[in-house]
Amino acid sequence: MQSKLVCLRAARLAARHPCRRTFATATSTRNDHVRIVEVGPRDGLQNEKQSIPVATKIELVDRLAQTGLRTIEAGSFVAPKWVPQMANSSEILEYILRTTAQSPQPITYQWLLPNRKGLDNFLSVWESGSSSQQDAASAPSIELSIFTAATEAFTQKNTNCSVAESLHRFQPIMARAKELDLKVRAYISVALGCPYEGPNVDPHKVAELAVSLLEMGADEISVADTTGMGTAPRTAELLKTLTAAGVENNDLALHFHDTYGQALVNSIVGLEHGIRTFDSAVGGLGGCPFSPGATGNVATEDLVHCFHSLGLKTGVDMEKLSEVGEWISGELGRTNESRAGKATLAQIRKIV
Ligand SMILES: CC(C)(COP(=O)([O-])OP(=O)([O-])OC[C@H]1O[C@@H](n2cnc3c(N)ncnc32)[C@H](O)[C@@H]1OP(=O)([O-])[O-])[C@@H](O)C(=O)NCCC(=O)NCCSC(=O)C[C@@](C)(O)CC(=O)[O-]
Repeated sequence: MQSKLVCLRAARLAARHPCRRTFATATSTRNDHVRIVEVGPRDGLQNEKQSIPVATKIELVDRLAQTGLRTIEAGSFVAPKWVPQMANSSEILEYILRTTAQSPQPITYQWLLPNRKGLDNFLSVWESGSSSQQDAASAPSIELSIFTAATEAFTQKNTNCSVAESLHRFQPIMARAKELDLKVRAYISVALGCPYEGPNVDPHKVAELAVSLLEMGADEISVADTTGMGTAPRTAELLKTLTAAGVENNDLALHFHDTYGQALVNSIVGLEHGIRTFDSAVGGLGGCPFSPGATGNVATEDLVHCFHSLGLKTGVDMEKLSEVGEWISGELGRTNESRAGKATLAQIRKIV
């Protein structure tokens, strides 16, 4: 009954948006190319307890921009009393807007926001920064990220509202983004396990939400295993359910946390299903403040190493990336969680 409903909505979606843009079509139409969305500066840092100087955050973004990464989620416009670490995201956006891109490749910077207030705060910086730019051609590409979740309990903890209310809050964001021609990605958290409702999150619920978000105009859905509870069979089942609901692989990104050490295995399941966009954080930084016990995102270095070993292209320079992972781990006084990053550096240092 539920899957019938989802299929019906997918048919409506296809009819309504025959030419809808996707992120993936621009960058990863070739089957041997994988697009990495680096979420370290946002997802990676938001849970750090000590206050991180804005200069360090900016340096992280700048260093990542030198590695060949093309998409970086650089901060969020959420309530500072909920996530104090992200309170200076506007300064990072200001910096990005006033600095002519020095990176070897064009970079897209994404900004997470939950509601109208977040949008207004973002726009006040973006509009003044964009208008002062002399050369529109060299202006950085900017995109927005919105977020909801597959369970009511997590949505309440994360955004103090129901799932339905979270979608309602996105409407003005979506409308304004369309006027401004800004792309919007939408996260669905706890898609493979919820800290409050357990591991058996209904994949049909995730598919139904994905369809609703695409119908609202989202350009990409990032399906997030916030707790790292996802397993290979349940990842495969979720992806099949999304496909059956009419959600195309080009509409999807996968966002794995590595709490149970399953993130790479689940990424391979995603690859085999045909997904070509994956989120990760350098050095395995991260954790959601509203998912107790969840550890970091899958390390970008581990994902890149794995994809390269399979003959896939990411455009990322593994050595440069590994240096960034080691540097930021040192700055934060944490262990570098990337095994491939540490091994790469050990090799370089042996040779030099
Ligand atoms: C959604 C709210 C704002 C509701 O929070 P609320 O307290 O219900 O909101 P409110 O409307 O009652 O407002 C309370 C105060 O917050 C202010 N406020 C309200 N909105 C904003 C805003 N955007 N920016 C700045 N300030 C804001 C508002 O102005 C007011 O200020 P006061 O009058 O008390 O001085 C809050 O719950 C919130 O900010 N939650 C964000 C939580 C968050 O950032 N979680 C982590 C990101 S999601 C994630 O990590 C998962 C993901 C994406 O990585 C994927 C995955 O792995 O699952």
